[in-house]
Amino acid sequence: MLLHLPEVLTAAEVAEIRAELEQARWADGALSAGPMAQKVKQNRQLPADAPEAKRLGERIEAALRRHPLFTSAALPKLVITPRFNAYQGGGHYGNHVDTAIHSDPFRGVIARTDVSTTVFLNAPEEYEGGELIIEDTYGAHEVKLAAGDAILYPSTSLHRVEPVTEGIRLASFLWTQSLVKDTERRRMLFELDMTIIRLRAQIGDTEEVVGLTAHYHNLLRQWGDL
Ligand SMILES: O=C(O)CCC(=O)C(=O)O
Ligand SMILES: [Fe+2]
Repeated sequence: MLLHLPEVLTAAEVAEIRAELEQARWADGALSAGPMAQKVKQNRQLPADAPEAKRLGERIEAALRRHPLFTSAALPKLVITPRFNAYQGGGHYGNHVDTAIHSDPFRGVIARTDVSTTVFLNAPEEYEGGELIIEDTYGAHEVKLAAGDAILYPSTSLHRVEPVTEGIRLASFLWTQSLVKDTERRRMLFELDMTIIRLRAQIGDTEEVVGLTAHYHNLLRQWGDL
């Protein structure tokens, strides 16, 4: 399931984060990739353990956790501190699948990557190319969102970032270990949750709505691992 999260960050938050990113020390993105991804990766990243990466990453995480769709769709158990990347001058990231296990240098933990997220930090009009292409069983999906918006997709998906031929593409990207590892189960829980919310708005807390809500929580109890 691909999910667009609108307005994760306000325009003011985007501007503040970008101002800090302009002062930050960037490094070659290939340094943080595995041997296979290294061959197809050409971008810059903030070193994952840089102090500014921690401060800014925590802001991104807090904004996502405030977003009702993120919590419902990702069912986060652990969010690895968000990271930052920049592509320009033909920079790109070829087809790859994210490493299954990642460490969080700030929290001293390792986590399984179940859900991948990109938060766009500048407007699509500011650069040419740079589409995030995510493949699933329905084909390839092209994603290029407004500044402050995010896309969430299963970490099991093959994906790439097309070359940025003009301007600069700035983003934050992150991985979440979910309470529900299985993508299909997570999708079903999300759809059930959204249906219950809409039904409640239409008809209120009827006995049937309460029954469906109980069903949601009982499924989460069955499928969730802590
Ligand atoms: O820049 C992006 O949108 C995605 C980055 C990515 O796929 C990665 O770093 O693994
Ligand atoms: Fe990736």
